[in-house]
Amino acid sequence: MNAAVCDFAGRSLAWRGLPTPSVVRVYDESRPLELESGQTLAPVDVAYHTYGRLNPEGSNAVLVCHAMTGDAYVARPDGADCPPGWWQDLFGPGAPLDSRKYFIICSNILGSCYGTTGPSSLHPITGRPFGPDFPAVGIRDMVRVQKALLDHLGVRQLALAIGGSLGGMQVLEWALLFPERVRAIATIATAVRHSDWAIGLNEAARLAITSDPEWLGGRYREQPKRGLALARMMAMLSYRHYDSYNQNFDRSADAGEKAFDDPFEGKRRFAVESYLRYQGQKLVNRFDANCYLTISRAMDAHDITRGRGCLRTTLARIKVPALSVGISSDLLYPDADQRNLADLLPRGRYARINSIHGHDAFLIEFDQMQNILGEFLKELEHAA
Ligand SMILES: CC(=O)SCCNC(=O)CCNC(=O)[C@H](O)C(C)(C)COP(=O)(O)OP(=O)(O)OC[C@H]1O[C@@H](n2cnc3c(N)ncnc32)[C@H](O)[C@@H]1OP(=O)(O)O
Ligand SMILES: N[C@@H](CCO)C(=O)O
Repeated sequence: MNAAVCDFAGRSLAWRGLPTPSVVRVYDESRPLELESGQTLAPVDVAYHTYGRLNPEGSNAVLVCHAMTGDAYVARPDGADCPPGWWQDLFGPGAPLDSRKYFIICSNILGSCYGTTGPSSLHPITGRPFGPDFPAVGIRDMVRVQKALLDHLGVRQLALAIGGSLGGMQVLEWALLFPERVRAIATIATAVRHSDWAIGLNEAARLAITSDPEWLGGRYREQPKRGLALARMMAMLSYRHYDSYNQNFDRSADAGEKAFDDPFEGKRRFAVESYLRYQGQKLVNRFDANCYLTISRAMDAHDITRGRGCLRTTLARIKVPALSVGISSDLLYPDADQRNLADLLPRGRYARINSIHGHDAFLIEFDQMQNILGEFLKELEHAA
């Protein structure tokens, strides 16, 4: 069954020059999604894109899980005239994500605004966006929705589930919730449990949004642009590093050179001020504020040990080959945590991306990502 992509998703994807993804209804009123919170949600639609072909055994699938503000376009759809996907450089013949070999699936997460049901979707009864009435969702709920999509697509088992940041949180939950459905996992710059540092940053971002007079308790018609922009500006500081900022900006440059719709008043004196305001405005144009609140809360509640015992016991349950990649300059999900994760996983191995770009390096350092993932996939193939 194909459902329409909600208005916000349609506008935002079109603004970025992206086509409308496929959408499937995986839960409906007769069979609602039972959320971890105890609430139910229906209908639930999933926006997704696939690359390559599923083999007759249904076993050559790779699930790519996206980060906080990502979407289903991990790469440009074949033959489409649109901007590259967010992991475009990992795609192609001979690259780690080779669609001649694998059936690659990427879906927009529950609670987001790129076609999957979330706060900007229309409430089935009121016909208006859910807004603040959208229920709290967790990473496990996101994964259950992805599993329903895989069932719909006929995927029996994943050759690999992979993701960075929030994507990595989903991957860990995949290995724990549906161990029989995953043959290997790869996580990059992620967390087994959201740290107090990360929760603190998210809380400051949420308060920036909800303190904006244009937020209107979440029932805005136009985005609370200053609040959302400010949230992104703060997040962008945590996604990069002291060195990347200091190397990137020329203090003598005319900071106002780039023309854009600045959500804030006042003169911009330094290039970095202009850059951050621009990044804020870019997010206002493409991401819904209520979705930001919903997803950041889901990340804060993330804890793979919840209901499962201590961390060592929980990770010991993941028996499949597992790659854990750290980023040398990651301030948000530190490199040491990724090494620790690999040490605690029975078949874990660790690799490092050396970069000055901080947490976002998993969206930037494609040569290193290619090498690390290529090697892991080769090992998996030899072991098969
Ligand atoms: C807009 C999109 O399509 S994002 C795609 C969907 N999003 C995702 O998948 C989430 C993951 N992606 C991301 O978080 C980001 O896109 C990243 C990390 C991959 C890269 O971020 P980017 O913003 O593209 O890169 P970067 O930090 O180098 O900033 C470059 C932008 O800042 C602008 N910029 C640079 N310096 C300045 C300045 N002093 N003043 C104003 N603008 C500036 C550049 O002109 C460029 O603008 P553009 O995006 O319109 O081309
Ligand atoms: N830059 C990423 C978040 C970092 O994981 C995003 O906007 O999705």
